[in-house]
Amino acid sequence: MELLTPSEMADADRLAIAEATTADQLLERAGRAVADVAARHPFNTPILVLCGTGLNGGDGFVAARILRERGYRVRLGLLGPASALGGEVAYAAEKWGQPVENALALSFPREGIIIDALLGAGLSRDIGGTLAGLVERINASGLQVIAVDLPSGIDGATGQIRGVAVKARETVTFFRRKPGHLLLPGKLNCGAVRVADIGIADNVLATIRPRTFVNQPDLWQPGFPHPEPAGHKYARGHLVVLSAGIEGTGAARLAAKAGLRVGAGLVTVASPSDALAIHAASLDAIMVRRCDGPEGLAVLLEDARRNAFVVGPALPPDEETRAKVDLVLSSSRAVLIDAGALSAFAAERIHFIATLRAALGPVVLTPHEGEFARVFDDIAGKHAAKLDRARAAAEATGAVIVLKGADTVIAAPDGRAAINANAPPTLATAGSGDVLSGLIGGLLAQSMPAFEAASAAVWLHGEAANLFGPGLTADDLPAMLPKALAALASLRPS
Ligand SMILES: NC(=O)C1=CN([C@@H]2O[C@H](COP(=O)(O)OP(=O)(O)OC[C@H]3O[C@@H](n4cnc5c(N)ncnc54)[C@H](O)[C@@H]3O)[C@@H](O)[C@H]2O)[C@@H](O)CC1
Ligand SMILES: [K+]
Repeated sequence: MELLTPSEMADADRLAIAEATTADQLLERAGRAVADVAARHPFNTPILVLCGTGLNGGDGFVAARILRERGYRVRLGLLGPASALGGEVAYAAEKWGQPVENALALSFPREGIIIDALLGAGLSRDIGGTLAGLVERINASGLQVIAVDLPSGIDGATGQIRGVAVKARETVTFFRRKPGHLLLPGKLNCGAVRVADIGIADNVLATIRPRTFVNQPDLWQPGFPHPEPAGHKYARGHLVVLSAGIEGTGAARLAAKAGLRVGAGLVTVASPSDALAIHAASLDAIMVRRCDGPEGLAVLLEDARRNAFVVGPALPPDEETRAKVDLVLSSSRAVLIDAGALSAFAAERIHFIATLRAALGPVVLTPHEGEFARVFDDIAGKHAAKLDRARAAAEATGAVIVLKGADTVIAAPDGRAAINANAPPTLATAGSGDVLSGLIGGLLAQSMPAFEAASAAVWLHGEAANLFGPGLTADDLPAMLPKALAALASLRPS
């Protein structure tokens, strides 16, 4: 499902108005959708509608009128003079036809709900001054807030708080969600987000060509390597996970198990000599091979059937790890680089980016924000917004970037980006990133394209955690994958 930035949404509105509808009709339908959500509250609930002077406020005027017609006790406060209203907003204000209070001077009711129609997609600078005071009063009122389009103060393109922002219980947006509904901290201010149909036809998207998506199966399910009736294990790739030495072997096993569960035909843990015995004693379906230093890795790379590599979980951020990364990137294999293999390049950033750019095979990097800042400090300094950071790093490296967090962003070098929305907080647990690395590696081994493989893996990771529920540890995730895969298969179009 596409996400539209506020400016793309304005294009959608314009295209819809050019084709089959009028600005008045869009405003009317948007306001009605807000009224419908407010009307789920009991009949005698007092409703305070706070309107700005833009179209967001226009939605508020329409909602106020409709709710009053339905018998609710509605008061309306306007931020600014009525003389500032123009076009369809002035028309909506005229149709409201009831008293308009000064939003900055009114008394708040003790109970009821507030409809926040102060600022939406038109937010263009930080909120300050008297408006900031009003937002703080709304948040301190204890009243439930329904936000129109976006909670006022949340940037729809980035999810950032511009100065201050309303904290809503529910948000009603139109046609498509915006990135700011999914990215932190915006997501937390939105509460439950409802998307209302206001009569904009999907075909406007062919003109807008959105580049940002919710990470849901519709984005990558067509290319997902569901097992084929005539398939065999040799057609499903061979994933190799590089292990650390004796003191850090669990990460490689977690990744390897996830890679096998997600369907890689064969999985090998490549282990330094000192850890061979422990791996051999703990693994059955997964193979174990000796791999000491870059020389050992070079031997493994001689077999072209080993087509995907996971490098990084539990590896020390040192010169030997850098050498392994260089070797595997020059081998035209699909490569997943995580953890220690990212941090290893903190002091060799220019070399790292050049090597990534020269890589012949698909590459996915899975930094969390700390690793990202270590390796891409220039980019991190330039871009405050997560979506921009991930996209800039993907463009600079030619790799797919999975910028992890509660709102993981997956960005491709061609500008596509997906924002993940299904990750429960229980995923913030030791080893969970190793499982994700293995999932991505397992899908890369099956030749799924890198952006789709990374997005699918992030979704499956979240789904597995959701299916497990509370008390999750990373050890539980591989065992939950069959259920997550079944859930995915059930969503497959027949
Ligand atoms: N035809 C359309 O384009 C539709 C628009 N809709 C609504 O229209 C909204 C967008 O309307 P607008 O583009 O008029 O924008 P807004 O109504 O969000 O705000 C515009 C005004 O806010 C001012 N402003 C921006 N940042 C500010 C700040 N920090 N402090 C104080 N003032 C600030 C701007 O100068 C401008 O005057 C959407 O969020 C949605 O609610 C819906 O009615 C659907 C149809
Ligand atoms: K709003």
